[in-house]
Amino acid sequence: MVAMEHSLNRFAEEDLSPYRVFTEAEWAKLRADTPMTLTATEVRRLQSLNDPVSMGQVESILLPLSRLLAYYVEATQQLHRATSRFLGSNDVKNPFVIGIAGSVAVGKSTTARLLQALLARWPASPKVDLVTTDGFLYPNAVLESEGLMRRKGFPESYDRATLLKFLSDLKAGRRHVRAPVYSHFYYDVMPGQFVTVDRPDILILEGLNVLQTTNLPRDGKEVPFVSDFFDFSIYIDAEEDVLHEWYVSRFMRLRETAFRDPGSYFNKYSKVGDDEALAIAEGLWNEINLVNLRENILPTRPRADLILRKADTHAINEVRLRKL
Ligand SMILES: Nc1ncnc2c1ncn2[C@@H]1O[C@H](COP(=O)(O)OP(=O)(O)O)[C@@H](O)[C@H]1O
Ligand SMILES: CC(C)(COP(=O)(O)O)[C@@H](O)C(=O)NCCC(=O)O
Repeated sequence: MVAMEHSLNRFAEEDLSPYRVFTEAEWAKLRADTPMTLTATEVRRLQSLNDPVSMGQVESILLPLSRLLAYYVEATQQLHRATSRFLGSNDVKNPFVIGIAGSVAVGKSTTARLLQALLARWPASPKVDLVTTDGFLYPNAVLESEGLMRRKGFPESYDRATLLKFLSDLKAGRRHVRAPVYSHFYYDVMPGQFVTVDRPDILILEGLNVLQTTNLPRDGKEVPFVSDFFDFSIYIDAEEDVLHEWYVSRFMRLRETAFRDPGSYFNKYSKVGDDEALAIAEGLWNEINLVNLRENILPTRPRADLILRKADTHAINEVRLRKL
């Protein structure tokens, strides 16, 4: 009986998992003949503060991913052509949308920028745009009046209607679709500033909550989820204690750099002592970002098509690809 349960457990783990699991070395082999199109200087320029990436990682993780995405884009375009033929309608250019989710400080921005650069260098030179969801946060004035300043990054701190309108306009092939812009320097949405997205071949949408489907007010209406607009989704993953350490060390490094500027929202934190700054960073992590990770972000991981798992060195050492 025990033996049967044991073999059932193994069956459940290996065969019922919706993911194929690859080590870095196994995944690296799937690069095939995909050429490396980024230089070491470009890779350095695209990485965020406190998120180092080696050329080796770009080659072993992102180039196979770029190859996989090339197949997916082609297959998705064929599917759209099939629908247009069925409907007898003209083929509208339909951007391929990639969502990138994961905790604060996991390094979504670095991966998103590197992927953007690699995809844009495919032989067909597709137009690849990148938008972050922080632009769709409510401005601080609204968050303050709603008592949401310590909930920044939680689902309720975003103007979801505007984000959905942006995605729906983009997918409908509209031209010059605008997304608002957030500034980490001012810790607020920038009034009157936008990025314009003009019929890209591929759009990468990066943000904490892009895979979220629960706790959203739908008021009985058939409101879509953000992820309904995705053709492919990626979750960047790391252990809680590792994320904690990355968040706090980034905060302490920002004190030496960006926070020094008197115009910065966080300038006050560059003037306090190390111990006080550390306590502030710990508070922001424990009371805001960790709670959001546990309640809203991590529960969306099983919805991703691909999970990139990072070790404490920041290197991705495991890749999970959805098979179902
Ligand atoms: N207070 C800050 N000041 C300046 N830049 C910041 C600040 N907080 C985060 N950033 C930068 O903003 C980007 C997004 O950070 P974050 O939302 O934590 O996501 P991730 O680390 O997964 O990219 C990163 O490039 C990060 O270095
Ligand atoms: C701006 C963010 C909510 C991230 O937004 P995203 O682009 O992922 O939608 C986050 O980086 C942040 O600033 N969180 C607030 C708590 C803190 O200061 O760490």
